[in-house]
Parts: sequence; structure tokens; C-alpha cells
Amino acid sequence: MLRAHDITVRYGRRTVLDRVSFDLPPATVVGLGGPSGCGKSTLARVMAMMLRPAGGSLSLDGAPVPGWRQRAPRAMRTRVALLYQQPRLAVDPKLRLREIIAEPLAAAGREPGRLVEELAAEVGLTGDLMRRRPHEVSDGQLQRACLARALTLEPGYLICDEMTTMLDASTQAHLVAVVNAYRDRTGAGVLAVSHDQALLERWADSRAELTGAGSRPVTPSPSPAPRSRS
Ligand SMILES: Nc1ncnc2c1ncn2[C@@H]1O[C@H](COP(=O)(O)OP(=O)(O)OP(=O)(O)O)[C@@H](O)[C@H]1O
Repeated sequence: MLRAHDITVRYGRRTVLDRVSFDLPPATVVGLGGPSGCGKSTLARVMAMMLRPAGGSLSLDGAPVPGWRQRAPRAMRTRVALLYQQPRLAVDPKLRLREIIAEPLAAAGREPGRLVEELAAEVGLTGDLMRRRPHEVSDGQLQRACLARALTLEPGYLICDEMTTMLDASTQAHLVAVVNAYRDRTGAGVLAVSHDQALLERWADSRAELTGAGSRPVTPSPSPAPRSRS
């Protein structure tokens, strides 16, 4: 379980998340919706250890996460992968797609072996696409590479922040199918953040919503929903 407890985030004097708690169980796709600006991406970044909250804590498979960003232990950081809405902001424009996918393996000092090609094939990247740089491919092709990269170290939790927004319907369906197959194969927990309710209805096993006013929770779905103690 990836468990956020009593998370408070402020940007300047504005409180965006006010003691919000959220559980992401393994082997489940939890959809997180809510109006624009209510704090979904903020919560996603906290749960990926990328953003240090003003208050609250995170635990991973029962162990407290002792720090944020680079201060979180590497073994914990690699258990949680984050996919952004805009792949162009998430890649080094100088790298070829093959190198982008292999980045986490290189950082971990591991040989790519066949894994990079296997993941590329799974996300639908074939032929010369793997030799191209980001400016030579479409957003959808780049997002496919980002998904393959996110799966290289086999994370136990995958956080998809508007992963398929801006992509065409067939790319969206393919990427969702890849994530679902990964969940089935590995038992990973998936947080699917989206303002697209129809997508979440199709994709998620359970759904939750953040609300705008101070990110107070509502609980439309039977299971995991954000909770606030206030
Ligand atoms: N780095 C930042 N500095 C200041 N304000 C920020 C920052 N990041 C986000 N915000 C503000 O915090 C609020 C929540 O942003 P967030 O991106 O988490 O919302 P969201 O629910 O994901 O929105 P959307 O659905 O539009 O992507 C917004 O009002 C946003 O403008």
C-alpha cells in the first residue's frame, strides 16, 4: 500500500491540500478526479515523493518514507513511478527514444539487455522510432516512450497524471491497455489522475474525487477515497 496521511501543501500563502489522506492499494487502478486546480497533480507529486508537503507523511508498503525528492531512499523512489501529462517536459531533448527508455537502468547501473526492446514493443514503438530524438516524434510516441521508461525498474506503484490527455483515442486505449496488463502481471497499484470522468469510469476499479474548496474530500466511490480529518 502507498499511503499518504494528512498531507498539507501550500503554495505561498495558499493551501492547496489540507490534511488529505489517500491510500493506493496494490493490484488496483484507483481513479482520482476533481475540478481543475483542486490539487490532483499536487497530490500525485507528493505520492511520488517529488514534492515535500508542509505537513503529513507517506508510507510505502508499511515503511515510513523518511524524506522527499533526493532525500527519499533510492529503493523507495524506484518503487513509485510518475507519468506526466506533457512528455516533452519530462525528457531530455538530446536523447534518442532508446536512451530515454533506458535511463533508469543506466542510473541504477544495470545493463539494458533485451528489456528496452521488449518494453518498446509493448508500448508500440518499433523500427526507426527508437533512434529518433523527441523533436522527431509525436506527443503520443513520446508518451509511449515515457511509459516504457516508467516500467523499466518494475515499480510497485504507477502514478499516471493525466497520462493520456491530449492524445488521440487509439493511443489512449493502447497506453491504458499496457498499464492494465502491467498491473495484472506485476500486481502494481495504479493511480489514474484525470478530469475525464468517462475515462476513469472505463479504466478504474474504484474512484475518488478531490474537491476545489481546500481539497476537501468527497467519497463517491465505495473504496479508497481521499480523507481529511478536518
Ligand atoms: N508550483 C506552483 N506554485 C504555485 N501554485 C501552484 C504550483 N503548482 C500548482 N499550483 C496551484 O495549485 C493549485 C492546484 O494545482 P494542481 O496542478 O495540483 O491541480 P489539478 O487538480 O491537478 O489541476 P488540473 O486538473 O487543471 O491539472 C492550482 O491552483 C495551481 O495553480
